Amino acid sequence: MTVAMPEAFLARLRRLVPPDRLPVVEAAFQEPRITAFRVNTLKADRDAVLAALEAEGIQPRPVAWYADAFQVPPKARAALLESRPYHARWIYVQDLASMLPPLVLAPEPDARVLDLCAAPGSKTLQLACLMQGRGEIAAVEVVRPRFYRLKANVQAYGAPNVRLYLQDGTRVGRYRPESFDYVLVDAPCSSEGRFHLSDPDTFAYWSPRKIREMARKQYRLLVSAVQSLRPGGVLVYATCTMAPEENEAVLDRLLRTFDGVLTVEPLDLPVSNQLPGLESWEGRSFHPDLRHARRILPTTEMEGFFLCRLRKRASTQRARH
Ligand SMILES: C[S@@+](CC[C@H](N)C(=O)[O-])C[C@H]1O[C@@H](n2cnc3c(N)ncnc32)[C@H](O)[C@@H]1O
Repeated sequence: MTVAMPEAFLARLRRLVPPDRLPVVEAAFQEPRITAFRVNTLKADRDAVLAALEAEGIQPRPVAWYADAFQVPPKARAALLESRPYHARWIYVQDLASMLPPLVLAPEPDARVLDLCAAPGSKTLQLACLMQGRGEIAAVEVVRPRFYRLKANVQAYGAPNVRLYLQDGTRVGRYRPESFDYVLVDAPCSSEGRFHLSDPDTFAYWSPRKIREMARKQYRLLVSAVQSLRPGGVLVYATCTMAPEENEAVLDRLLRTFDGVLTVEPLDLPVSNQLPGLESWEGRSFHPDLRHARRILPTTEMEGFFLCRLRKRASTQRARH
């Protein structure tokens, strides 16, 4: 028996996705997804990984926009997860859309980076690779069992530049004001971009109330993120949901709170399944610069995501928020 997705969600989806894109999105909720992975360049190089996989009969397809990323079809997933490179932690299985936020943050190797919602560590570890194990990544997670999973991953994948904090991210801005060059907020969300009919748990807890609850959390995390960022620094906000209340609406509120402090930077993403940030939703208009944000539509190749890159233009040290 197939459990149907909530009708209220489907009705919103039809208002959020242009009719010509809807069939691709609906297919993404039903058909098996392609498996993507990254080479863990802290432990192995691309050629060694590809040779080892090939020896086991696995021939991954390169991803045009990311030299360290590859894909295998659904039928090769089990073999990939049994392979020697997987067990040796030479590769990290990660959805393609989830690889975009660290690429958009683009820290230099010696930067000070804050990953405010870090477990289980996919993006922390990707950032560690992008920074060649240099600089400093402060990885914060508040849920204890998830923190220990993050810790185990950071140890297993060998990221030497990561410091772990079991802490509420909403408080970091107060304790470490203006201390980071880059901040990633990969926020807890209603996860609509990950819904799949084969796994009813993905949508079992969806409700408009949950969306409102998430939006409140996301706003508090973002305020903390802005406070912890040095003037001139970059903040990337990401969610894996399509709900405007958790995306443009949260950022619109943030831009009004920090009026004149934050600017939204244009994004040039290498994927075709993207739309600009919304100008309005349910009668509410958003800051016009939020059109520079990007909505990644779910496809069979990747999950749905939302991304926005902001720059802090002035200090927030004396302001009270
Ligand atoms: C979308 S997940 C992050 C995924 C992670 N960035 C990755 O790529 O593997 C959001 C995470 O934020 C954590 N979280 C929720 N509220 C938080 C808070 N107040 N402070 C820090 N982390 C929080 C959740 O427990 C969850 O692990």
